[in-house]
Amino acid sequence: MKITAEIAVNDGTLYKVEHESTFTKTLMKVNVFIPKVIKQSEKIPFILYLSGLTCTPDNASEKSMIIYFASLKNLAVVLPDTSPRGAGIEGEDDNWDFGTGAGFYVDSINKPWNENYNMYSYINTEIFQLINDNFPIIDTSKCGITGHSMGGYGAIMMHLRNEGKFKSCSAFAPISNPSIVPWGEKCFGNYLGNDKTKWEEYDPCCLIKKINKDRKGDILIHVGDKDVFNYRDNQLRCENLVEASKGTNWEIDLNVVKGYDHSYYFVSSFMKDHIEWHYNRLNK
Ligand SMILES: N[C@@H](CCC(=O)N[C@@H](CSC=O)C(=O)NCC(=O)O)C(=O)O
Repeated sequence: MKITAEIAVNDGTLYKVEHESTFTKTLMKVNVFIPKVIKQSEKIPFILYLSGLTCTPDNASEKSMIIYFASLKNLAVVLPDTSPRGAGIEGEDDNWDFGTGAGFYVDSINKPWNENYNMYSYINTEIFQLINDNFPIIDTSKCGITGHSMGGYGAIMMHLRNEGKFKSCSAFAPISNPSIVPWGEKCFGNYLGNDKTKWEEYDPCCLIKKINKDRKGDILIHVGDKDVFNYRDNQLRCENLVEASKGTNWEIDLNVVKGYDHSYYFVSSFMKDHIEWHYNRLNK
């Protein structure tokens, strides 16, 4: 692992990191924010932020306000990339919503993507190892997960699939039912193939019904009523997750907020609520 920059921000430090990934077989970039630590003897919890289509680790670092609000609560923040880059696969750079910048947080099973596009294991395993090995101040057993759009879907899916791993979960404008919307159909079809039972393993609306029936949980969601990807393109379907949660022990706290779009102006406007949500659960 190499630290390529150390940037003073909000009373702490943002480390820009590069490392060779065993799961993507490419050089991966990650941003890690460490707040000003009062007691060096104490490890601190962290928020894992998964970004949306087209993003690098820098979009949310610069525009989401996550670093500002996390710093106020003494939380670290880890911001991974959204896909391998420069894998050398034909067509990987041809679309903004598939391939580079659009790993969709799955482990691909279809050729040629399965060699590199393994973002599920990269996030779920390798990011945790990277933090454990290089940032000992972070307590990796205390992780809250969140994200935006494709990353909001990734956060909910990771949380549902991994009982006990994440202590809290929230999402901004998540793609909540990816199996039935164009973004999900394109990525799942290419990465996972035509067998839709494989898609269900990553779809929050299918997972919430299938996982351990005794498991309880809550997920905070905000989405804007002026989000064109939602009301015009029907890509998000957050209400389907509320519907799917009925009859389970899961509470989906869905907030449709008036006047907001899909951008980082929307994300930053509700970041304070999301950090408080995580802080309260990480410190239980
Ligand atoms: N280029 C696209 C728009 C892409 C876009 O809006 N990406 C969102 C995430 S969408 C779902 O995952 C994003 O976070 N963009 C980065 C940013 O800094 O805003 C188009 O032309 O429509």
